[in-house]
Amino acid sequence: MPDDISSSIHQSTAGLSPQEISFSLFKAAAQTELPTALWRLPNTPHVQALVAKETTHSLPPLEGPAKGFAFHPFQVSPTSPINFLPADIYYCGKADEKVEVNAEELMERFRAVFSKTGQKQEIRSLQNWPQHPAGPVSAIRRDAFEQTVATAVSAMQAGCLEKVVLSRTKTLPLFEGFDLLQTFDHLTQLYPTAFVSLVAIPGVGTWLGATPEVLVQIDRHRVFRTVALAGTQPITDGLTPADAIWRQKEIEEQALVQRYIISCFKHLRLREYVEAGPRTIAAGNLLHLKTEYSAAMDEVGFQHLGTQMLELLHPTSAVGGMPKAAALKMINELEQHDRRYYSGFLGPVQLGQETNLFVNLRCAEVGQDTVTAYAGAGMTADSNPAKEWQETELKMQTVLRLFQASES
Ligand SMILES: C=C(O[C@H]1C=CC=C(C(=O)O)[C@@H]1O)C(=O)O
Repeated sequence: MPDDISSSIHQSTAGLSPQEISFSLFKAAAQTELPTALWRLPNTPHVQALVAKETTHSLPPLEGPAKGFAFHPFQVSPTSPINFLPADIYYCGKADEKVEVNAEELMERFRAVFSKTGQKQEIRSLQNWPQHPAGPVSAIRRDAFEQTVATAVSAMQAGCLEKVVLSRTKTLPLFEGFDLLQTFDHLTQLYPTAFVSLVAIPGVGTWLGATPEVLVQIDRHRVFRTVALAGTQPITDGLTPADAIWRQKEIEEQALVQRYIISCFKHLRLREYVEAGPRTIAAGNLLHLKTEYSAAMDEVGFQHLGTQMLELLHPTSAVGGMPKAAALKMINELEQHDRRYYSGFLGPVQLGQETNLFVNLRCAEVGQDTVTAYAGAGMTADSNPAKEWQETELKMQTVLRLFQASES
């Protein structure tokens, strides 16, 4: 029997596929109540996994040596803290690579459990995962939501603000035989261009999602990237991104996000960024307008551009509104639920020499017996309350379609 966790893990993973290794790491962490994350980057096949001994409640600089996984709420509060999961155990999901063990002293219990979860037939049958201590947030009824939208529209028509993103939730009971890891697997298959994630943190909860929205990326060549994503229409029969026609309302809504990003660059006095778009992209059953921004950090002389932009960008007007302060005030006044980690951000920091943070959209919080989906829509002076309800319904379907058995 090997006497360190590293060799123990390598022995236990012999004969498993890369995805099975990631799943069994996640499962052993959940069973031993350690913070853990599973994710699949857009347009890649690799399911990556990370296990931490404990969570820290602040984020390190994105350009520094710290490696881990960030899970940040929409607004920080005692019940929704910032979480950074150091990469004590990390697996990049590639067949020819080993599980990296950076903390040999990781609990003995994890090693013992892992050698069992690593057995093929056992991998999927996870029974318990962390839950938010307060249980599911409350859901708003359709008439009340539409009334709230009407209130926001009147404020915008009166010129109090230009845009606000209002959200709502929907909770369903989990169906008999629900399998968390299988649901994650289905999401990776359904949405190859999304960032698909499953995060489980004791005392915080378990979140599953397939988001289309990059917040901050820094690639291995130290190129910074972000996007302005907004405007929504359903993909109806035969409609391709190239055929999409956008109304003035959506064009303006997305232009506000662009303007906000450009104002962040201006604030830093950075002029040499590259802008591409807007163009139409597909995200699951929806189309959006997207403009991409990039800057080579060393060439433009901003060594910490990722960290600086992250501080300025979150929450962008794709999830808050414009002007930012007035929109956040309106969200806090009108929304009856706590957004928790919905419309916060999440993703790997400095892993595989890259940082990839995404806005936490098209996501759901999985309790022991329930699943709660969250979605919002950008309101402007031209919004129609019934259409905004429908739009949030479609956005929630990205994840809730996998819980259909729950609806029957
Ligand atoms: C706020 C959400 O989506 C944002 C991203 C794309 C399009 C959006 C919109 O059209 O309103 C939202 O700004 C959500 O999915 O909950």
